[in-house]
Amino acid sequence: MKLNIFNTADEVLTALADHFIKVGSESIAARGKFTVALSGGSSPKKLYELLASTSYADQLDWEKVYFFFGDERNVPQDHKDSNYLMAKKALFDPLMISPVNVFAVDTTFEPAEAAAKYWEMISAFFDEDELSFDLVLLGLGDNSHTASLFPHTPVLHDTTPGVKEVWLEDQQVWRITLNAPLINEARYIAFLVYGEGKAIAVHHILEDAEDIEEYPAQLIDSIAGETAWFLDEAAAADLEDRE
Ligand SMILES: O=C(O)[C@H](O)[C@@H](O)[C@H](O)[C@H](O)COP(=O)(O)O
Repeated sequence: MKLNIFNTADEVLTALADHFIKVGSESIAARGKFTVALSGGSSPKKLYELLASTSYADQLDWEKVYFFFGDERNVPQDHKDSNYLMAKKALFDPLMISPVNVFAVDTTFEPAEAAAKYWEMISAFFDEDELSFDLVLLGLGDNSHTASLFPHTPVLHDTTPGVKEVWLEDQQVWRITLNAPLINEARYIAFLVYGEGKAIAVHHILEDAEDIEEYPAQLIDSIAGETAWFLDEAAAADLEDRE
């Protein structure tokens, strides 16, 4: 577990953009492609815009980058809450990423079928012996969820890689998410967390006793690769041990 703490959110975003390019370049050099599962929500939008900016756009062979999603909301792909739409506007369109390089969740299906079909799509893309993303980008909710691994949901108890539907009782909405065993197959996992609103959750995940029902992001740790946190000082404020 690598902890990277920076003074400001902009410094966090720059450090993670550099990490993204480094991992992507290594992956393409080693295997001819870079597979990445994107995070949703609001935090990563600025990261995607930075990667699409002139500072980074020419640093990677984007035709060899294949984009997946760590989770998706059960909404149409043109809905304001769609993680796909956010990434399309911030990253895919500015970089003119070909649609064949983007694997979005087909939310025209009912949630359980959408999850099953996404799992089929992922399984078909990877060779059986290398079912693992090069990089999974994750955020952290203030309730300690990551992707759509929310507290007290059945998906937290999955023991084999897969994609599942998640019912959020309090929000009365469905989500589709990669489960923890699938995320943990990744060569690199990177959490992007900034802002004071996340400080308590960061402390729960990194320093509290294990309680995956309350703190699902505790489930995440790459089995054979590297898990890194990219935090600003505000999000790290409640950490007692910063090593
Ligand atoms: O679809 C989503 O919302 C994300 O995948 C989710 O896990 C997100 O990373 C956290 O909720 C943090 O969201 P913010 O970055 O908006 O705080």
